[in-house]
Amino acid sequence: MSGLALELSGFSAGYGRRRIVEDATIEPVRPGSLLALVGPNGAGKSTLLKALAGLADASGTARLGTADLLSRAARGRENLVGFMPQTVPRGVRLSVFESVVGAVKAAPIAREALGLAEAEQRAAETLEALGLAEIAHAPLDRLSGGQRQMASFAQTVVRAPALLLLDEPTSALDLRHQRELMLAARAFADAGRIVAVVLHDLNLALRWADRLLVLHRGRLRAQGPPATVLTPDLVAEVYGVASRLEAGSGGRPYLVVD
Ligand SMILES: Nc1ncnc2c1ncn2[C@@H]1O[C@H](COP(=O)(O)OP(=O)(O)OP(=O)(O)O)[C@@H](O)[C@H]1O
Repeated sequence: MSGLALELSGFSAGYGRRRIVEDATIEPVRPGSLLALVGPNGAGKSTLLKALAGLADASGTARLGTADLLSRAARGRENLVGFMPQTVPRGVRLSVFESVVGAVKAAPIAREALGLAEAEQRAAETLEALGLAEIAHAPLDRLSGGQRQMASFAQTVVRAPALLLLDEPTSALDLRHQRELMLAARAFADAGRIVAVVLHDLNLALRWADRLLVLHRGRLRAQGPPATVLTPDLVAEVYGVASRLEAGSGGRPYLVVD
């Protein structure tokens, strides 16, 4: 599925009566985009993603193409939206492969259209593409934190949602796996989908994102191209940290904190 732009206007999100994200309006995000959400701890980044996935309360407008996301319950969004949570649940007695097959089969559209052999093939291809073939038959509960995070990414991406929501997907990953995950996210976007990813590493955002949203105390403080938005002044205001930008390869700046 492709060709679906994401639009948020007057979008608020929270838990019951407690509003965390207030009145966010973003420039429409075109298919093919990788959008990074950054901001300090507690700014509301996870809440915004969860609300898009139907896992937190929301008001205002959130559209993906012609679909009004907020009029659908979480299960009704499953064919459109895939959400990778910040923490990977423990106690799942499945192998990596079984969990990825399960993720394919659990999608409402797949239940009707996909046979087991096809689901298994799709799972195997995804694990291979992510460099996870070696751990495919390992039990999830015996993986390292980083391996579980990669497995969680595989479970989310295998369903090929039009909007992929990733909440700090690189937090437990080593340098190589960070790069592999971001490459996969970039390729996923380049295939005509939208990826929205929460990142704490501002240099990953500068390196990989087309667009940046900066959340601060529940408000959208800035949005636009990462290199334009992430000025030392903004970083000082939002994070309270002095920094400077240096010229990196390919004309991309990177941020240095002394
Ligand atoms: N289930 C919940 N019920 C009530 N309040 C919650 C819930 N989850 C989070 N919050 C509150 O929402 C606020 C924002 O949290 P959120 O996890 O969205 O921030 P974040 O920007 O993703 O932070 P971090 O970078 O630390 O992960 C916090 O004050 C938090 O206590």
